[in-house]
Amino acid sequence: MKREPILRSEKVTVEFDGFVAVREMSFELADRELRFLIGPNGAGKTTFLDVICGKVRPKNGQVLYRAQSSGSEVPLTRRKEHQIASLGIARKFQAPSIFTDLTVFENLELSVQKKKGILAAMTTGVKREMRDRIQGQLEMIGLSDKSGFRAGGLSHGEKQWLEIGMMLLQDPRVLLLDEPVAGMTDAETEKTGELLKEITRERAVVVVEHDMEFVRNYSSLVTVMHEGQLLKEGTMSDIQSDDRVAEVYLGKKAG
Ligand SMILES: Nc1ncnc2c1ncn2[C@@H]1O[C@H](COP(=O)(O)OP(=O)(O)OP(=O)(O)O)[C@@H](O)[C@H]1O
Repeated sequence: MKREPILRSEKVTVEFDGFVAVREMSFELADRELRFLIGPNGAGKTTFLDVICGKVRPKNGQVLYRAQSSGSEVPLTRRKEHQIASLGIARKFQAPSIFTDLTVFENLELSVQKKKGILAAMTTGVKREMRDRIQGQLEMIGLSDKSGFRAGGLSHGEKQWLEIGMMLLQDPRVLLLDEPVAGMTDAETEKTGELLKEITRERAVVVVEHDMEFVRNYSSLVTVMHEGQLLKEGTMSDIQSDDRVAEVYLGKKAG
């Protein structure tokens, strides 16, 4: 039986002053899927994620989200960014947004408090539960040893993991990531790939990515966009053997 998608778009079109950045983009994401979204510069990938998270409003089409696996779909297209975030869709931009003067632990703590809406009046039990969750998160992002370090002193890769950890403590069902491995060392890139695999045991992730080796190593399904449109969807080997994709990337004529 086909699994119902957690998120889908129907013919989403975005125009900026008459310029069509995304054209009739239809897309389906299954729960706990790791999907890569690739395409040349200007293909519309970031704009498409912007539509999903409510940053950009489409001219036509809609985005539908199934907040609970047994529940019905809710349209996202008319909701505000913060409403979409609280429904369980988290967006991470390329530059990490962390509090550099706070420690790693304090950054994570703020994230849990934001989710729970508790700053004061925490019972000892709640505090312990929160500490345990943060410890678990620190382990997952590989920063247990750096819990007390100032976040501003972390490496680029570590900052990205910290921000991912902060997002996860908000308990989203879908994560939208913009080029998470850009600027990372090879070792950091590999660790990020493993982290994404672990995240998708519980959540769905969409990654916009230019690093083709990374996509090859960690993808199952890949969506290719070109000039605002869906060009091809399939495994990396389907994508690599597609003449139209080769033409778009390498300027090669098919045939
Ligand atoms: N706010 C905006 N106003 C006008 N044009 C925009 C705006 N945002 C994006 N565009 C244009 O829309 C097109 C798609 O941009 P987008 O950033 O979505 O592409 P992309 O596939 O993410 O590219 P890259 O891989 O380079 O980040 C580009 O031609 C871009 O210049």
